[in-house]
Amino acid sequence: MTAMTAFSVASDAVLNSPEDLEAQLRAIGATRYHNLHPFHHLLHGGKLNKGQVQAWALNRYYYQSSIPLKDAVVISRFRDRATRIEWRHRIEDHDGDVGSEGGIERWLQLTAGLGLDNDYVESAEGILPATRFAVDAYIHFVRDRSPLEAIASSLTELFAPNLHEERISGMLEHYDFINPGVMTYFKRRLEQAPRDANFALDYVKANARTPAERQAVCNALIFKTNVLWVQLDALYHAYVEGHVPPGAFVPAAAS
Ligand SMILES: O=C(O)c1cc(C(=O)O)c2c(n1)C(=O)C(=O)c1cc(C(=O)O)[nH]c1-2
Repeated sequence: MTAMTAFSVASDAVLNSPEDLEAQLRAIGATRYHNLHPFHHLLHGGKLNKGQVQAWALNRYYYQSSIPLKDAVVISRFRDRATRIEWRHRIEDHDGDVGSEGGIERWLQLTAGLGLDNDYVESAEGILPATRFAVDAYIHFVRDRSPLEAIASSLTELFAPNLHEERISGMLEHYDFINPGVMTYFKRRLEQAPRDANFALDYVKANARTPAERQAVCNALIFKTNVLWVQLDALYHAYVEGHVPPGAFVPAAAS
């Protein structure tokens, strides 16, 4: 039995079958996904000012732009060509291709629409230290853990579409500085995320063959929910409670 860690599920969780595993993964999502975070309640409920939304979009750019790096590392963990072929469209979804736009460019449309300079956003100079630490930890996790755990750590995407729906409608309804054009990023993810999440779910159900391996899959998902949660904790501390760390983005006074 794996030793209990701060990131592990209750050791009495029954993980005897692929169905037990899926039930436990969904329970983790229902209790730990970042849709539950107070910062998201403020964001989607129209309770933030423009400067606070800018801070969120600026910091999330670092996450978005690191996803293809993470996925390149995931691919590097597999000798199996079929898995590499399946995974590589994720890099194209974000990076785009010659002549076709990807998610990173769509995210830059969001930050530009919010009045942030592209060079500043891309430089990541103004992001919170916690954003950098959390996102980099995600890349290191897929490098250092087993290939099964690397795939499992993407499973937060199972829960993303509901959140994106809520975000699109909430932000359009509440903020006059958000227009439908800049929400294109999330509209595209509504199609992309379910395909990716379903592949990853089928993969872990088929390839985690022992209770210990299923436990490792659950712990990888918990790790990832923490990667997402801690980024919002840091945003809340800096931009809702007003403790902006040295060197981090400071919204203009009037926003
Ligand atoms: O807006 C969100 O809350 C959210 C969450 C997640 C997630 O659950 O990891 C992803 C995304 N968005 C996203 O846009 C995205 O491309 C993405 C890729 C991944 C991943 O782990 O490979 N997660 C997510």
